[in-house]
Amino acid sequence: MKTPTLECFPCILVVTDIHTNKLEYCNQYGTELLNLDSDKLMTYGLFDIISKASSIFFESYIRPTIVSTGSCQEVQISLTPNTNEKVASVANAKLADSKIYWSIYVAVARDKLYQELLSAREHLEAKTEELTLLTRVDPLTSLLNRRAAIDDFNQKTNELDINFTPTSILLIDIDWFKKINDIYGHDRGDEVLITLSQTLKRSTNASDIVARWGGEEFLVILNNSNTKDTQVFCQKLHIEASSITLSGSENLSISIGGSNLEENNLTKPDIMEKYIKQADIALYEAKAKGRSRTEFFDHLHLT
Ligand SMILES: Nc1nc2c(ncn2[C@@H]2O[C@H](COP(=O)(O)OP(=O)(O)OP(=O)(O)O)[C@@H](O)[C@H]2O)c(=O)[nH]1
Repeated sequence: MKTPTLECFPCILVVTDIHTNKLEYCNQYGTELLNLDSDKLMTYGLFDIISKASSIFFESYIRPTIVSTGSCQEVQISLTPNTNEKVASVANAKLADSKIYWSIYVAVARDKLYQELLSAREHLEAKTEELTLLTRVDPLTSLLNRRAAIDDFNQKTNELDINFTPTSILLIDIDWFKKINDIYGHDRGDEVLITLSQTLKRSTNASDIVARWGGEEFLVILNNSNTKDTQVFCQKLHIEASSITLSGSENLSISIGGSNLEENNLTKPDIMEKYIKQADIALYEAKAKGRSRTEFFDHLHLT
């Protein structure tokens, strides 16, 4: 069998000096791909054939690795066949007698595939985020849905367990909503739900939780709000709700049941259930006392 020459291998074979970085050998495949003048090969240095970023990578990683272990495997570098072009490549390098023996493979297709995979991953992540958002939102009112409210409440109680600030839970229920549907129609009922949702969003801060808890019932968790602040909030909300007109003479009214978080036991698994139940009892009381009013669980039990 005829002895093969190094020129036949479809990879760039290069030898450089570990100290001076001077090119000492480059096979024909390499000189052609890198546009090197084979007569002046010895005038080139390593940094003439790799990009600036790859040169920095060489000094900071490849050379130290070669010096300490004798070789460096599958490192990604960019070749520069001319000033405007960069060719993605993968290199193996080995040290022998103060010379670095390189075998460098062009990896343009692999790099393109990698870039495509990266952008596909970014696209998928964005879509997943979009879908996650959609699963958290009530389609009619665009408020958080019940599931998302529970998740956010649990996260909040974990935070409050570490750093407590007064927090109120409010269940807000539209009065006589069945009648509104019956008299003005289901579509008008939907519009009322949307308008009240917008009012709730407008009246609260970004750190508060505002959710559609069920049909015509809403949950608001007021962050950093003491009993007095929450009472003022509820008074204002009654006024805001009553500005939503149903007909010439009839306006919307809401009932609110409230409870206030206590500082201890905030990480217990049934903690939300406990406070929602309290707010629900207070809401029931507000309805029983004639609607269009707020009742607080704490007050029911103190008086
Ligand atoms: N338009 C509309 N109506 C809904 C929606 N979800 C629930 N409802 C209606 O809301 C009404 C709730 O009625 P009730 O639970 O009797 O409450 P209410 O009439 O508000 O009476 P009180 O709460 O006691 O003042 C029902 O008629 C439901 O059909 C919705 O998405 N859109």
